[in-house]
Amino acid sequence: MASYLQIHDDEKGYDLDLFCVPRHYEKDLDKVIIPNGLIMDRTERLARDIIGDMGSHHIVALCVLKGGYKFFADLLDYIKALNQNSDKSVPLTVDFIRVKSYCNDKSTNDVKVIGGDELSNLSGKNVLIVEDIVETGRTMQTLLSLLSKCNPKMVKVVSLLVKRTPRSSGYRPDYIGFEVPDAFLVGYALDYNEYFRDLSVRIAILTRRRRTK
Ligand SMILES: O=P(O)(O)OC[C@H]1O[C@H](OP(=O)(O)OP(=O)(O)O)[C@H](O)[C@@H]1O
Ligand SMILES: Nc1nc2[nH]cnc2c(=O)[nH]1
Repeated sequence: MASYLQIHDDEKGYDLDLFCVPRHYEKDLDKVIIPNGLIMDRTERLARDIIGDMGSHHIVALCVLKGGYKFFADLLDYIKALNQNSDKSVPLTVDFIRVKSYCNDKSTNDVKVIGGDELSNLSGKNVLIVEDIVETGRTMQTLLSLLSKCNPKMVKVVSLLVKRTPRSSGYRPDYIGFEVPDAFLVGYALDYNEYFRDLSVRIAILTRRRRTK
């Protein structure tokens, strides 16, 4: 089973006043639960584990937009650093897919692919799907089922976050950064109705639901 860093349910987190939080979000947030440095350190190790396992063959890294873009960029930077600084290196190309199912802080149960590269390009390839968060698991299960129709050679999934929630279908990615409590998280490209993606590089718990559509 994938190892991960567990953020416990009673995690106190860090006071918002200790960080530079944009004024326009100060009243919407409760606390920072994963500071940027911890995200980066964990991401560096995920990159090493992924390259160790998927090794030597060409990897297509598939970014699940929009939420996955920040983690994708940082993970790929670490993979590129490994390629540059070790005897073994792996050719890496990138693809993008846009999948959407959340409105406010709830899954609509309707996972829609609303853009991105042709999945058929991934036929016969070693694919690494890069996702920001798995909650119910519905998004990833839908994507995996679509992808399987294109006959990729290998598919692995890395998610920065997996939520401990009774709403989970039981799906677990191959690589997990953090297991997090059942709260709605924003920042580091995770949004609430498109807001908070500009909340720089840390993950915080959203408390007040002011930002409805
Ligand atoms: O495991 P699940 O319950 O399916 O939830 C996970 C999905 O929810 C978010 O996407 P969202 O639909 O909010 O789109 P976004 O990436 O554009 O924010 C997130 O980026 C995952 O793709
Ligand atoms: N931003 C955000 N998107 C999600 N999609 C599923 N769970 C979450 C969450 O906690 N935060």
